[in-house]
Amino acid sequence: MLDAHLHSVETAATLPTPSIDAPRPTRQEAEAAVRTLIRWAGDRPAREGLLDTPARVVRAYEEWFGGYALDPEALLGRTFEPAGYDDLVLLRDIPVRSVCEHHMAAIHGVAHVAYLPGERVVGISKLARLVDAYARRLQIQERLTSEIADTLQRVLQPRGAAVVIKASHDCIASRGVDMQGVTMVTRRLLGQFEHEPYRRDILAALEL
Ligand SMILES: Nc1nc2c(ncn2[C@@H]2O[C@H](COP(=O)(O)OP(=O)(O)OP(=O)(O)O)[C@@H](O)[C@H]2O)c(=O)[nH]1
Ligand SMILES: [Zn+2]
Repeated sequence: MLDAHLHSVETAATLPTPSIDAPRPTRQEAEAAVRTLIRWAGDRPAREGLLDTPARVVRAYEEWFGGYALDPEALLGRTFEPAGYDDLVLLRDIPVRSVCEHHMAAIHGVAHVAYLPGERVVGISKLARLVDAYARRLQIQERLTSEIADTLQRVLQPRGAAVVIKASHDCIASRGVDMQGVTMVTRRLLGQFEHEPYRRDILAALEL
């Protein structure tokens, strides 16, 4: 029994680093990784003020990366008849909270999401939920913008969809070039928004 125990410890210690395709780590493994990063920062995980930090960080990750557990297409599942309205629907200033995939630093800003109704419209809160479902993942702003616009266009099938994101990246503001106040603007115009007069219309509505 003792031999078997010693053997299993030895085996675990010599296991190779898990590949990126390995199953999701346990909570315990994730907390151990946070302790490693605390030591990398130069502090002691055993220090009293840091004892509960790994558990807190792992819980915070569940919020910051909650988008992986959501199905963005399903969020647009409930639709309504447009009741005779066929002009621009625009939800402005949706808060964007994301994390850049290069540095795992915060991205924060706003998204504007618009569409030109086709057969169906969607509850406006669902546009904000759609933004959040893609934002709460590791992202670059370009992909975030495209994923929101493409999903809206594919699932709701409006006559056009448009997404604009204006955001600041902490990886620029607090390290590297270390410049605050820099914002990145990305946009994706689909369907009728790609052509005049809708293109001019939506860009004016978004003050771009
Ligand atoms: N296109 C794009 N770039 C991003 C985004 N978020 C961060 N970046 C950039 O990703 C790049 C990564 O560049 P690297 O040279 O590999 O990393 P680095 O040495 O840390 O670069 P610096 O930030 O310039 O110090 C940086 O230029 C970041 O500014 C994003 O959403 N979109
Ligand atoms: Zn970054």
